Amino acid sequence: MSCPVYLAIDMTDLDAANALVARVRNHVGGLKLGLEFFCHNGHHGVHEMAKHKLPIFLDLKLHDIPNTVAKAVQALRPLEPAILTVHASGGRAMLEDAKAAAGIHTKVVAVTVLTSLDARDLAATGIEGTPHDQVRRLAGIARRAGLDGIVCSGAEVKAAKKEWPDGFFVVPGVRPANSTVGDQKRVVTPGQAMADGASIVVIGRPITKAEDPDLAARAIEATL
Ligand SMILES: O=c1ccn([C@@H]2O[C@H](COP(=O)(O)O)[C@@H](O)[C@H]2O)c(=O)[nH]1
Repeated sequence: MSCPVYLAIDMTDLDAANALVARVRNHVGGLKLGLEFFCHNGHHGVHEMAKHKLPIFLDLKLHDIPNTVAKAVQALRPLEPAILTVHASGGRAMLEDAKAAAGIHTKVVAVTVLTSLDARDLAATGIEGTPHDQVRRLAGIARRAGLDGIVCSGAEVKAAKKEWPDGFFVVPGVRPANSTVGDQKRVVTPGQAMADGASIVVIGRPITKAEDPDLAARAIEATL
């Protein structure tokens, strides 16, 4: 089985990203390119990263009216990402149109509640209840819209998997024991996330900011 760790390439410098991936590529299973990388490097950057021959996860978290999101997904089709994210809170029609616009080899997954948010943050936006409740609600919308799965934290993945056994579950906000949490709030270890049903885990800074990224990636892989 391939390694379930997708490395979050959160940087703008393409040379630095290439050098990093060259060091860790044997100990990660895919590359996650997010807004920082994509806004700076665009389609060219994605093509460069694809040369490492690892699956590409485009984490653009699209969120707009259905027509706009569908057109954006169409514009991304030539990149043939293995995984693409949209925000579940965009609603069912937006999710359906995003899925319909994507290529058949692209898994479209819906971000539920960002791992940087807790119950207080949700309450401040008018959402009562726990992140767990909100993840369940949004996972149901994503499932009914025909998406492939969701992005949630490791704290919710077990329950989500129980309700959606063949769903694809992306878990970021993952931290090896004793590592810096930073801006993440709903955090579990990579091993716990996988044991609870994650399909893949997304890991950035614990590898990219490590003194020896290769060693850090190997150490994480050894816990899975
Ligand atoms: O809820 C979410 C959705 C996406 N992310 C992304 O994952 C990585 C996490 O990076 P770390 O450095 O391991 O914290 C980052 O690219 C986020 O945009 C997330 O953290 N939470």
